[in-house]
Amino acid sequence: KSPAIVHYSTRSWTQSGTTPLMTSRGIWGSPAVRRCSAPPLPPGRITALQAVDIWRRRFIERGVTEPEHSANYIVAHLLGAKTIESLEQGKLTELLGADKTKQIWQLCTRRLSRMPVQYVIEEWDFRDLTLKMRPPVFIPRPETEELVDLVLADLAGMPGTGDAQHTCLEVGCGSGAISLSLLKSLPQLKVFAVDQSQDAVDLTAENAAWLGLQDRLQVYHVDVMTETLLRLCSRVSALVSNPPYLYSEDMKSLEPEILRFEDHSALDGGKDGLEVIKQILALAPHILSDRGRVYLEVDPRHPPLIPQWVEASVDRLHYVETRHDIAGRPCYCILQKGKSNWDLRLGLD
Ligand SMILES: C[S@@+](CC[C@H](N)C(=O)[O-])C[C@H]1O[C@@H](n2cnc3c(N)ncnc32)[C@H](O)[C@@H]1O
Repeated sequence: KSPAIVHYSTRSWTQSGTTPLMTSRGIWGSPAVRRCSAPPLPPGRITALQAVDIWRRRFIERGVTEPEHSANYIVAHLLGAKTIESLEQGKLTELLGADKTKQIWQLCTRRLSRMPVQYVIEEWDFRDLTLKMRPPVFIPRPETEELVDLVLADLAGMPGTGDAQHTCLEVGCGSGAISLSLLKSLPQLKVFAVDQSQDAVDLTAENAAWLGLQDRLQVYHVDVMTETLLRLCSRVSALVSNPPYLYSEDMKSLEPEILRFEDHSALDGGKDGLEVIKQILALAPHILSDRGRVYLEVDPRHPPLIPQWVEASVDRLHYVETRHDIAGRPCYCILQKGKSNWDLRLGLD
């Protein structure tokens, strides 16, 4: 479910170039995809298991990460399943038709070009949702499922969740993973989602319609670095974001899957990784209702820096706590709109 290709990684891969694969003819016909040398189509008929084996070996030869997972996911997808393990043995050992074999060769050739498997099969699971995926829109990572869990736990505990409507704002919705998960779990919730990328806005809208969640979602093409957001929404109970938070210098050492196929502006948070985060926090008191909260996914180096910056730079917002992910990394920050520092000093209610 979570191959290494979906993790930010600063491991140093031999980078075979950072030329984006998008061309005017689309990603599939791009020279880099066509250049990849696929094994020849087998002369006779083969089984799904043989196809997996041929491609697993080719991926290993070419240094493609997660060779076994990659071949398994692609073949399972083309046989109508999520995983190889969920397919009956008979399906795996019967001979494939020529069309099916050709499809396996086409999709595995894309993976050979280092295209992430999520883009190859054009879908991915996030929590209990299956989302459509399309380059260059950011592929949701497993750690963001934990961000959703903590927002849900808080919202469920807020007075009024059962009968009254809460409103949530997501900055940087990407494929819609966070917003759509919240909408699916909280039937009374309404969500505003914004993104600076038109591709992301389109994909979020498409995923919302595909999941039947479009009625409680408004998606806007907005750059949070402008003040436009302030005209769109106010008094939201929760502002949630998995913003671009990588330090610019770490971008260089990302895996080819990420560098070549995902939108760099979804990842690069500037020199200290805080460029977009600071803007979200500066706008938060103008957007949140009283006691409304901000939930952020951040780099583990950020939690000590954020409270200091907020204390010095943002009025009516205070740092509540840092939460850790399942691996024990401090990855999530929670802040809350409250009294101004002057009110607190004067002891005003
Ligand atoms: C790390 S991705 C997260 C996507 C999605 N929320 C998820 O978790 O899968 C960050 C998203 O923020 C968007 N973004 C980056 N800068 C932005 C800005 N200035 N204003 C609005 N959205 C921005 C990117 O386009 C990208 O879709």
